[in-house]
Order: sequence, then C-alpha cells, then structure tokens
Amino acid sequence: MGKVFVCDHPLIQHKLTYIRDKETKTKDFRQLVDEVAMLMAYEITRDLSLTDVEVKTPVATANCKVISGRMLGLVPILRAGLGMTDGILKLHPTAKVGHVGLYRDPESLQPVEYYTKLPTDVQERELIVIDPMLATGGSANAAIQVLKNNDCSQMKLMCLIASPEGVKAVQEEHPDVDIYVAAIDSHLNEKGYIIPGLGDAGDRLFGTK
Ligand SMILES: O=P(O)(O)OC[C@H]1O[C@H](OP(=O)(O)OP(=O)(O)O)[C@H](O)[C@@H]1O
Ligand SMILES: O=c1cc[nH]c(=O)[nH]1
Ligand SMILES: [Mg+2]
Repeated sequence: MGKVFVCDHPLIQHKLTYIRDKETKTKDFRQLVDEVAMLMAYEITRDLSLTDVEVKTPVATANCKVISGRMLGLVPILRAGLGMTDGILKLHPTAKVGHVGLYRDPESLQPVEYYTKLPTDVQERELIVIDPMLATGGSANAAIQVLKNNDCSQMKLMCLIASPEGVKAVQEEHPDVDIYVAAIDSHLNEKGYIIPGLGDAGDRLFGTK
C-alpha cells in the first residue's frame, strides 16, 4: 500500500492556515499556494539520489554531490494543479511538465477527461502528479491511470489537502503511489467538498467565482 506523508513543517502549516481562510483573496491565495508547493517540493524530493563529483574551488579540489538518476517530471491536473507547478519549478527548473485535464462532474462527482499532453520521454522520468485537492480521489486516480496507460511507472501524488476518503481511494486503486499532503482533513460533505478544506481550489486560484 502507498505511504502517506503529511508535510508538517511549521512554514507549510502556517501558510496553509491563510490559504484556508475565506477572507484570503485571489492574489494572496495564489502566492501562498505557490510558496507551499515550493516548500512541499523540498520535502518530496528528499529521496532523490546523489552521485559523487569533484569540483575545483579556487583553492583546492572538493568532493561534492550532484543529483543523479531519473529526471523529474511534473504533471499538474488542470486547472487547479497549475497553481502549484511554478513553485516546484523554482526548485527544479529543469523538470518537464505534462498536463492532464480533468474536471469533476458536479452531479456524479466522476472525473471527466478533456486533455492530455505529456513530455515525449515521460516514461523515463520520476513524476509528481500535482493537485491541491484530493477529495473523492476520482480525479487523482484517473490522472494516475492516464500516466500508467502511457507506460509511466514511477510517480508520487502531491496535494495540499486530502480527505480520508480520497487517501483510501488512491491507496486502493494505485497502491504503488505514495501520497504527500500538507493536511488530511475530517471528511467530505454531501457535495464532495473537503471539510473544513479551503473551498473550490480552482475558483479561488483563478478568481472564477
Ligand atoms: O478528488 P475529486 O473528488 O476528484 O476532487 C478533486 C478535484 O476537484 C478539483 O478540480 P475541479 O473538478 O474543480 O476542476 P478545476 O481544477 O478545473 O477547478 C480539484 O482540483 C481536483 O482535481
Ligand atoms: O473541497 C474540494 C473538493 C473538490 N475540489 C475542490 O476544489 N475542493
Ligand atoms: Mg474547481
């Protein structure tokens, strides 16, 4: 079963409080999501492999490390996943970015797929699937399935807020995928919204409501 990591660094928790606050307006909301994504990227890439290199400093030779192994790929789930992408790219500017477009049908709560565009070498990359909200888990499961259908095998899921129901759904459908979140909230309401959550992440990021 996939592991679940709660990124409980005080800076992440502090910023998440203001992300949740309904008084936080679009500009600040967007900036805070960007900052938390960058901080979470620091945690999520802790296990990147390193290889030894020598560099010549102005006075001697230093034994150093550089990141090795698989290159990184980011896969934001449109739309709201876009809000976390630039923050991660600030730490990993060479990562390639694929997009999976999904929206959740408001009645059935089922994901509806409308767009996929992936880097040509996506199968060789270590992927981070990004979405601020893991609610029923339908969208994350569908996005992961899109990647698996494209022969990808190495991926993690990164969300700001998860419900217990969403975590369980991903663990059951994709037991090979570890999940990184800033918080696991109480439950889903009857409309499939995370409680207490932050409301509709896409609408708050893009000012569409
Ligand atoms: O776990 P689930 O129950 O599938 O819900 C989570 C999904 O809902 C939101 O997207 P939404 O459908 O609102 O699309 P948007 O990003 O375009 O706003 C969110 O960003 C997730 O993708
Ligand atoms: O709470 C939720 C659930 C799904 N999508 C959101 O944006 N928020
Ligand atoms: Mg939305």
